[in-house]
Amino acid sequence: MVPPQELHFTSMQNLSLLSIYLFSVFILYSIAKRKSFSKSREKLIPSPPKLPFIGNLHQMSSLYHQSLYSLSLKYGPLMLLHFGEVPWLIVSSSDMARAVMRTHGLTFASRPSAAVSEILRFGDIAFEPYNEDWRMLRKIFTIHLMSAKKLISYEKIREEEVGNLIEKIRNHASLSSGNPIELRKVLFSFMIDLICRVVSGKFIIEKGRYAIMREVVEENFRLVGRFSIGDVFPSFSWLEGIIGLSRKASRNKKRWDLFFEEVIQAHAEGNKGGDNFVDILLSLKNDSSLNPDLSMNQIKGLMLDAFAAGIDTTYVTIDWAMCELIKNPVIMKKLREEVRGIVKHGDMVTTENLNKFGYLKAVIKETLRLHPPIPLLLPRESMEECKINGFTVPKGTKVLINAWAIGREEKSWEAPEVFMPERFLGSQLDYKGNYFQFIPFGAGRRICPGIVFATATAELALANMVHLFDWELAIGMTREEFNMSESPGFSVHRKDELELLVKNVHPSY
Ligand code: HEM
Repeated sequence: MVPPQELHFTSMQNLSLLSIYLFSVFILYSIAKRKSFSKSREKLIPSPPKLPFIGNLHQMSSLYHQSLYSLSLKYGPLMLLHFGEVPWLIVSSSDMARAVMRTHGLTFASRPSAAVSEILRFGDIAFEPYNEDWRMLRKIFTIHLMSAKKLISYEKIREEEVGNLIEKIRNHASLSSGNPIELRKVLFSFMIDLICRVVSGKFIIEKGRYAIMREVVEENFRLVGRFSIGDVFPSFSWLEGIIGLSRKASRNKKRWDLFFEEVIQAHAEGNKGGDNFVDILLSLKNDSSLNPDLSMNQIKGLMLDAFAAGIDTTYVTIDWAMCELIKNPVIMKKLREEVRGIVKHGDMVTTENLNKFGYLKAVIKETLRLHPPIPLLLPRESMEECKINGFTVPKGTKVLINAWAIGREEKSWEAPEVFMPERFLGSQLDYKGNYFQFIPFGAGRRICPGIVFATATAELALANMVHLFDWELAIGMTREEFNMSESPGFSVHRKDELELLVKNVHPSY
């Protein structure tokens, strides 16, 4: 029999040997990974020092875009970081963003696959790799669902829904004057109603279901905004089902699926031929000119694109704009004067008025510069090896573009941290993907196809809110205390709910 002391010694020896073995495997693995980024004697992409196994994860706070911004100030606009075992290229300047999204636009037009988004997605556009299916879906979205003609047909719906939003605020002011309104909730239901009408042509959300819908939309963003075990440690992806986010993702997908099934069923049974997403998509399902065919899963995916990509991003933009206006009363006053100078006080601002409001457009642009709702855009993946700024970037590299950092780039923006809509007045600068210092909607082939819809919605809602009411901070709160901190997630919200007092409702309202 082996004496206990010896047994202990033997297991200690085994343990040390095992540790040495694992450490050597890790070092060899890291060298092999690193080598794929550095063919002999080529310059290496700057990289903050990393720890074994976790890579650079310890340098990340829950607000990834802010941590990446701080690192980029030290390591430069093109960095290589390791989230666990996986290398990511981080782009943090307008020049590097142009190189990735324009000069090598095709190379970086694909999306990487991720454990959570693979579960959550139907056949949608946003997370589809660059392939035939993506081309077909994107074409359907831009030609059939968001064409110039369609966008005009949505104007009336938008005006009616902004009318409902204003009515809700007015009701609150008359019934609970003195109590602050929870603006975020009201804005969220406004966007749900609007998107529901565009997608389905009618209201499909009963009153009690807003909270559920908000939960489902926000859970989607929470989940895609976090790394799951299989994404950071592919060699441990077998643990995904046990400690990963897969179960939560499957649960949320089921909730989406039930909702989409219900809506599609109602359309399939009712009158067809309407001017809404579902009727249009159902009619395209039998269109022989489409190649490949449009599947039911892809119809659900296109619905998800509108719900998941359209609701959260747009209402968060209006929310941030209101926060900045409350914090900056001079800007609020200037905006109100612009709107009231053109639209009679008490009348609703209409879509037709919007083109006359230069300052309003500047306020929305400045909001999107400082608070891009998706600060790291959607991830990209290179489809072939290429050179960026003299560095070799291998095929299959995952890329994050920090639009939040780029909106604060010193060389492009004077006093970047200051909310100053005036910087956009008389300037050609816009968010349509041609000015890489300002890319809240991305750029290139994967640029957001909902830009016009989103900005027209944010402009119309904000113009009416500022025109028809006066807004004040809840009692006991000062402007200095008004917290602009962000909460973590794929789309970035203000940490605190926005609670404001509604004042001076116009008598005709
Ligand atoms: C203020 C509101 C919005 C913001 C800030 C925003 C931002 C973005 C961003 C950053 C991307 C990724 C772009 C890239 O990879 O370069 C994107 C993609 C996308 N957005 Fe938006 N978006 C907004 C509203 C909307 C709306 C209203 C819709 C539709 C109703 C929409 C539909 C989509 C779709 C389908 C994609 C995927 C495009 C692709 O991968 O080809 N978005 N959006």
